[in-house]
Amino acid sequence: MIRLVNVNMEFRGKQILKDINLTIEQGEIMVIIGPSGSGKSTLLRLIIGLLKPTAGEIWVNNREITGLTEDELGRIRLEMGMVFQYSALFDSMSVGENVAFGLRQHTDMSEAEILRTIRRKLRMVGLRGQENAMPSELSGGMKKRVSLARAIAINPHIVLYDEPTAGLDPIMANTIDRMIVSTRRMIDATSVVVTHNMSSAFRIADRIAMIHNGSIIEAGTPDSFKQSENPIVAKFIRGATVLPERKGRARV
Ligand SMILES: Nc1ncnc2c1ncn2[C@@H]1O[C@H](COP(=O)(O)OP(=O)(O)OP(=O)(O)O)[C@@H](O)[C@H]1O
Repeated sequence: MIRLVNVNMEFRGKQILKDINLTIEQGEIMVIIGPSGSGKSTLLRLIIGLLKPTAGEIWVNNREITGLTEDELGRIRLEMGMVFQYSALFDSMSVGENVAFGLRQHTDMSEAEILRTIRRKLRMVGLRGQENAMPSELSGGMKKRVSLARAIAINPHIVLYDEPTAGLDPIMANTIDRMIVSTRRMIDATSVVVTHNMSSAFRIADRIAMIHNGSIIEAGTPDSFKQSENPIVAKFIRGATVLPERKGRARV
């Protein structure tokens, strides 16, 4: 479970997030939407402890993380996997080495166990037998899937996704969406997904929260969002649904 209590974040005196209160239950998929620059990625980086809030509390699996040391945060991060916006694979490492990275760094698994885990996770994301491929040989969608396999290698309790479908064609976006949902089912992970893609949000979310000017202006089920009477929410949903994908082809 993740709980943010009165979280505020400022960068150089400029307030980016204001009094954020949000609880994400164990096993829930929470989708965060909002205009560019509204603070969505900042929220993810606060949850994973890469940033400390200016004020407020952040609880991750019953521990308040804002006062923790780097070592303590390192241990908490073992319970979390993150799929970064542009996959962020290590280009000089094979697919298998990318997936194994966290296992080799943070566990004392035997090499045989690591190889079994790599095989299993690659199978889960539909990349059976791609252990030896290099990232440069993969399409944007395949890289995203390797990034997902790496994020879930340690069976994290929490998976954070920053724009997982950005730059992908609708078919690949749909595949990634299905993987987010099946990952939740298979490892019962609490998932937080930042996206601009409203069809994706409606497809995968248990609940959606919309950030606007640094505040959560609406949080609820996809159905409640579709019926929202808040004009900013209605306009955003309509605009984001009707407009074509703005980001074009994969930049990964
Ligand atoms: N490390 C930082 N230092 C200073 N300002 C920052 C930093 N990180 C983010 N910001 C600012 O905070 C604001 C929110 O950024 P953030 O990346 O969280 O937005 P976002 O909603 O994820 O945007 P997008 O949808 O375009 O990815 C932006 O104005 C950004 O310039």
